[in-house]
Amino acid sequence: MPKDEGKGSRFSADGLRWVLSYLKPHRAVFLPSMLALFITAGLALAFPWFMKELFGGTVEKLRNGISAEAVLAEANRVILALLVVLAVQAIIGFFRVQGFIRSGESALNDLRKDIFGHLLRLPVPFFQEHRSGALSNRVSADLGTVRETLMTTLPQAARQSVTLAGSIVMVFVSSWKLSLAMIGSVPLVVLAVAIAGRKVRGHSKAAQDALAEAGTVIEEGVQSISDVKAFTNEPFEEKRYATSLDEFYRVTLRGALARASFLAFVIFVMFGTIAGVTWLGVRMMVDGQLTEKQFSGFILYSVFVGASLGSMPEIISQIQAMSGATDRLREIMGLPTEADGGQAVEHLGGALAFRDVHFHYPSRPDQAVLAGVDFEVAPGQRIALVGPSGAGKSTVFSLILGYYRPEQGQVLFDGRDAASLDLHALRKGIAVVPQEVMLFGGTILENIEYGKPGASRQEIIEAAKQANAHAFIEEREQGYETVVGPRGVKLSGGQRQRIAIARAILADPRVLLLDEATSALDAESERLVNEALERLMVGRTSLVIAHRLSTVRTADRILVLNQGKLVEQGSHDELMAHGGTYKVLVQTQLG
Ligand SMILES: Nc1ncnc2c1ncn2[C@@H]1O[C@H](COP(=O)(O)OP(=O)(O)OP(=O)(O)O)[C@@H](O)[C@H]1O
Repeated sequence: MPKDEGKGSRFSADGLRWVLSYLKPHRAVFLPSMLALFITAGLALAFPWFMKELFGGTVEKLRNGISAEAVLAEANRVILALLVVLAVQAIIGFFRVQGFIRSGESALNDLRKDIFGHLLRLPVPFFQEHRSGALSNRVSADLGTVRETLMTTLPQAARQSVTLAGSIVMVFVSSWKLSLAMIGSVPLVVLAVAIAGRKVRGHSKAAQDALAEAGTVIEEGVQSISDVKAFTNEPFEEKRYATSLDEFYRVTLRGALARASFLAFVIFVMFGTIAGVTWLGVRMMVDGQLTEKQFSGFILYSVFVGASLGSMPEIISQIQAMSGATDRLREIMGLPTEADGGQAVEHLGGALAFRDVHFHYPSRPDQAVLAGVDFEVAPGQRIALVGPSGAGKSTVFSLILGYYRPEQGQVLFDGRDAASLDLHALRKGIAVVPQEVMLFGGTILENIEYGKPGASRQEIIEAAKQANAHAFIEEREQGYETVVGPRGVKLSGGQRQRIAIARAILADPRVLLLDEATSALDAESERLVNEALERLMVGRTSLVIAHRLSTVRTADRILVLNQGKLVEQGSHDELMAHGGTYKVLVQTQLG
């Protein structure tokens, strides 16, 4: 992920523009809300004006000998007018808040969808380079920062700017002499904001990174909870979490020092200045250069100026935090997605071939995982792939699925180079039944439907019957509506496999990739799974990473991989007679 600490302000502006571009489709709601915001901010300035009239005006009138009744009647009129202004402000504010939430959250949802959509389309190697927990935490945290800025900070910034500008004008109107004295201190504060804001930004970004790291520990721990428990490694995980929290705390404290000293400085300078200027005002009043009304107006508006300026560091640091977040999100959005748009594939015929395929994983350039693999599979053939652990069997699957491209040689479908074919359409013609079946947290019905989104209930039930899954599903109280629990934990391994087979039956692929489970099922479960697999394989080209002798025996041909090379191929009997790697495998591994 990006490590662009301290990018210049050009990037902040770009990031802001990028986020704002998502508001464009919602401008019919957003722009009126923005207008309402400026109006309410302007109206808020009326409050000190009324207060000045009430306090200063009353004192002045009494001093000038106007009768108590007349003063009271005037005060009543002022208060009534104030109430009218407040009511208008409240009504506009009501619609403004709703409009902001509607347009802002819609824009954010568009942004979230775009990012997730883009993430889903990134090539597989990207996900190998980034731990999934860190990645999703990072993206959520960044989206959170963008949300906070868009929904809270930006409106606040607009409001405070109006307040600041209006209050400064009113302060000058009240007494320009006193104002000049106060303004003398402002450049100092602005300079401090600019310098310290940079520091605060760096710290908050580092803190976000550290917290995301800690989040990853939770996610990994929860994800592999059964391993954690089996190894009684709770204390280890706790320690891992505590260590990353300590790091977060350390980074936060460094940031806290910067932020706290900054805030303390601003408070002292701002309010210290007001105290000094008040002292000056008192003297001017005593000298008759200033009326009570002018002085109370000046004080009230000065408090507004101080409060607005005081809120600026928060606003600036939040906008800077967003700038970091948008930089990272835009970096993800800028990554190229998997190549698509190749030649259309109407139907796969089912013929498959590897021609002199060489491959290594991007993360390990020195290790050749496949070194010149050549084989051909005719449509409908059943091929068993065997070989010692690490021989490259799963890698063959990954190349067929187009997760990676061979660095030399070709993967061919019906004689056409996979690199020139439309990846999406190609994958639609292939189904995978993996060793460890991952189900989603929804219902059984939804999990089977995953093989063919939009399939009818009848089709789904038919597929489940074929997959020998119907009976056990019907036994459940909620039948097809049974919720399978996170990752399908409420089903047994064999049941999960049969759901995966039902999915594949529904997908109706030409090419099947099966990774046979290594873990033993009980005899009955295994019979049901095998029977379902048999049905699934009929009429389709199947490649099976085989771990059982029974599977290997029924294959049309066996491919023996060893250290990335195809060392033998033939039928079980031929290979046994040959007496090479296969024979050793049969004797040692295939059960
Ligand atoms: N994503 C990856 N990045 C780097 N190296 C990898 C990656 N996946 C696999 N490898 C390496 O490539 C080699 C072949 O792995 P592969 O998973 O294809 O073997 P396999 O025959 O399927 O093994 P097994 O039967 O144990 O699953 C191994 O040495 C493995 O360490």
